[in-house]
Amino acid sequence: MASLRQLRVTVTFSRPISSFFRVQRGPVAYNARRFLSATPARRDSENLAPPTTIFRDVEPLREFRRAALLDNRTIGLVPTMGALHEGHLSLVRHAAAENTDVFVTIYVNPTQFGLNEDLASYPKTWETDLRMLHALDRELASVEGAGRTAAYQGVGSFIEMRPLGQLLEGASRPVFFRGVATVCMKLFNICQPERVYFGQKDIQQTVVIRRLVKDFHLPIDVKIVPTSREPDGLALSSRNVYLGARRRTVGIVLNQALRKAEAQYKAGKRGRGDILWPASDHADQTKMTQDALEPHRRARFEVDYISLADPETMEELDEVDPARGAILSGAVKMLPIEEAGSSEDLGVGGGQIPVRLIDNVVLDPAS
Ligand SMILES: Nc1ncnc2c1ncn2[C@@H]1O[C@H](COP(=O)(O)OP(=O)(O)OP(=O)(O)O)[C@@H](O)[C@H]1O
Ligand SMILES: CC(C)(CO)[C@@H](O)C(=O)[O-]
Ligand code: BAL
Repeated sequence: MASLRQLRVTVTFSRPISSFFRVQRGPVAYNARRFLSATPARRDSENLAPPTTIFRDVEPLREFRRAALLDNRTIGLVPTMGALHEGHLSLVRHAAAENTDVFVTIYVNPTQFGLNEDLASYPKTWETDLRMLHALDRELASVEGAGRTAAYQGVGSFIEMRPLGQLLEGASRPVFFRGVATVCMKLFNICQPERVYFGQKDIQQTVVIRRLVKDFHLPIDVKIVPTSREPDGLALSSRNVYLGARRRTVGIVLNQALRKAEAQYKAGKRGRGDILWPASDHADQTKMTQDALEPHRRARFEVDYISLADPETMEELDEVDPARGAILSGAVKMLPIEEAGSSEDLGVGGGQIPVRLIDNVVLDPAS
């Protein structure tokens, strides 16, 4: 029997953390439990809660999928790396609204991290993730016609997307999209979902997935869910727990910069320089202000890129064709805190873990 553990063993540097779970209730849950009775499964301790089944093997999942197909049920897939937040739950809610069943996969995919990236420190909050999905499942179960929840982990051979996967995020994280495309192809093959749900926050990833589905003729509808944000505009992200108060405040610089560029487009500007200069200027000014502060007060950062790109190729644009629109995106790296202030909230990791923040604004063709 092929298991995700066996698949993952083909990747030498992966860690034994694969699992796949799916939350169900009502008559469907009994079906699920009957199909999966021979597999590792866990039931929530709360008596009245819907049963939670965790899939760790591919074969029982396939069996479940086959039965769902015969039963005319539809699967919406939400791939994640765990450390769930409201942005992830928003994807699940969208999936639940459009499918009878929802699979949520949780896998911190080693092959999308470079050796100098933050795989080791990536937040892993399995128990909390389960509780969040469980709570959401109960909430959804109270809504007429709403779907349900699930999750997995695993890895193997590689898919590369050139040049798309080498631009922007791919330029800074050279193995990133190879890892993402590969693991998503695996997840798609295992789960065979009708629909897959990705967040707009990782916009280049959505472009890569759309291309993957098109180039490999996958019968899957790719849905993009808007970015969930903090009240001040900061995009929710699992890595935000590392920011702490000081870097959290300054980290909004990227969103502010992109909004300034968006305003230029909305004001009728179409040239690259005209659109991007206020964004670069804002980032530069903020950086200078921070750098000039004393070490116990400042939050230093580096701008990786601020991009104005074509919505399908992600190639940089000199001029936006209003009929086609564009993607404004950026990445900044918040550097470690040099000196703590008194009783300061430094976040998980004591302010010493660099945090990469990304964000984007889609310039709509109709604007
Ligand atoms: N703020 C958000 N709004 C909407 N979708 C989001 C948000 N954050 C993440 N997602 C989506 O959730 C899915 C899983 O993402 P992932 O588990 O990597 O979380 P993340 O918050 O993006 O973590 P990271 O810190 O790695 O960026 C992706 O499709 C991602 O785009
Ligand atoms: C899509 C994904 C789950 C693939 O590992 C990951 O890149 C993510 O969480 O965005
Ligand atoms: N949400 C993107 C996953 C990553 O940064 O690795």
